[in-house]
Amino acid sequence: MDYETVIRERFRETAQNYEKLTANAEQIQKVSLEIVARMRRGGCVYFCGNGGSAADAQHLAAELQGRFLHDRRPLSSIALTTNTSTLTAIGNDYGYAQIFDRQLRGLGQTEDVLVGLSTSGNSENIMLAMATAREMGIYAVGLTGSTGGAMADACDTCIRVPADHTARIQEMHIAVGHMMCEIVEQELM
Ligand SMILES: O=C(CO)[C@@H](O)[C@H](O)[C@H](O)[C@H](O)COP(=O)(O)O
Ligand SMILES: [Zn+2]
Repeated sequence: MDYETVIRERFRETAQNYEKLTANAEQIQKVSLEIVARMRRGGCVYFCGNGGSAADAQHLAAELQGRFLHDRRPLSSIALTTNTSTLTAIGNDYGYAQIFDRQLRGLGQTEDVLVGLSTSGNSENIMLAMATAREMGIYAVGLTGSTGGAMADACDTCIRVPADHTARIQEMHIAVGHMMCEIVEQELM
């Protein structure tokens, strides 16, 4: 099999998807500025996701807590995917669906932001955390794929990236997340 053809096709698909993503520019700016406003009031940004999106959640929290492009003060951000003792205890005792929700209930404050990454938009643990965020006055941001799944109507803002395959959606989530980090860093330097 000639994989070069496949690779070229993937790049072509990716380029087309990114062209369409420009339609989300206003929404990405809106979410970034909401994060800035909440961080100025002492808010923290929580990230959560499953599988590859758990890695993305950790990646984005690290950009804020550490640095993105510039040296500046650390920004308050936590990935809810990292403490294996917490995750296994909650998962074992209460069920996998509650692993993010319960952490948010314990940690969350009104000025915070929750960013849930789900390519299907249907992961139960993300959906539960989204509902809890809204209940607690935490700004709920969903990052999902073109259909949006159940998450489309369950967030304060749902960013639906214009891709249909899990891998392509995840790649675009990181691109959107990086743009958000760039704006947040620029505003809060
Ligand atoms: O990274 C990948 C596939 O690219 C997988 O690990 C993927 O993240 C997992 O199947 C997740 O459980 C999918 O969950 P979700 O994105 O639908 O919420
Ligand atoms: Zn992946």
